[in-house]
Amino acid sequence: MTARIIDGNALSAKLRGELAAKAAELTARGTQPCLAVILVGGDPASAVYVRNKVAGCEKAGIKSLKFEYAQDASPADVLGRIAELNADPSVHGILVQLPLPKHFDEKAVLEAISVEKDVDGFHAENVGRLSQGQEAFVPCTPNGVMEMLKSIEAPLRGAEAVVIGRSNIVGKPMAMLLTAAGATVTVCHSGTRDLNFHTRRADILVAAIGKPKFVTGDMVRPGAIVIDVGINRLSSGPDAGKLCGDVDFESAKEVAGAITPVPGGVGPMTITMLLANTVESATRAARKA
Ligand SMILES: Nc1nc(=O)c2c([nH]1)NC[C@@H]1CN(c3ccc(C(=O)N[C@@H](CCC(=O)O)C(=O)O)cc3)C=[N+]21
Repeated sequence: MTARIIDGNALSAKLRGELAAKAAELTARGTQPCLAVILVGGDPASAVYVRNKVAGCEKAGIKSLKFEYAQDASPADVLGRIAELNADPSVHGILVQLPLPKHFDEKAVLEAISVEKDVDGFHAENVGRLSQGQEAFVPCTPNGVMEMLKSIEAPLRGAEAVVIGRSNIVGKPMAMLLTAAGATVTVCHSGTRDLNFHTRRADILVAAIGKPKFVTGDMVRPGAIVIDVGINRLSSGPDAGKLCGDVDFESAKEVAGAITPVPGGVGPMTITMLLANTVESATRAARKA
């Protein structure tokens, strides 16, 4: 038996349809949701993601503004732009594409974004709110994973969930959301002794390591739900240029009960949740107006 494939494109299409209806309703009432995207430098992967975000907005009836800066841009210029966008009531979401060039203080840039417009959910206040169970913008990738789990009615209460990776943008918030949903969560990372011991116990295994095909079938518990957050562009070998995840799909799908593909899995869901947060932010703004 091979695993059920959790189709991120199909789930995204359904959710984006619902978001488009909400965006149209807000627009009709005078508040068109609007996302501002800031891109610094010419990293080709970042350019692809930003293009996907802008296209996703357009299709859902969300306005998007794109601000591009050269690799050697001055941080003060970018911070000035953020201040401007913070003050602009027609803008509901602000996203600064990461990673930033090395001469930028990434934390300072993220903290400069108004908490009410932080649709990435990266601002320390949103992180704190999320950890305390208060209303907050939830980071898009882990939020998209939760939607994928919901779509297959995965039992979360009491489930053993193992997250590989402890980044601020995926691993940590992922662990918070799974904990809030009632799972027993283990966070593994580069310092974990006997990784396989942990992964083989997982009912839900989330791979967010950043290493192509790191998780192999022998690390997966039979019947487990495997979520692949990795987005790696292969640079050599027969599949050079192709996108692959942190999971060795071919071997893992023979063991897992359900699995997400790359591409067409978590990636499109990340963008869907960004659109959802933007619509949510616009809804809050319209309520206040
Ligand atoms: N402030 C900020 N917010 C982010 O959300 C953010 C970021 N910075 N920096 C980089 C990562 C990465 N990320 C992806 C989004 C969509 C796809 C996506 O659509 N992937 C498609 C394929 C795209 C392709 O062909 O390359 C798929 O998996 O099917 C991938 C990766 C958002 N990120």
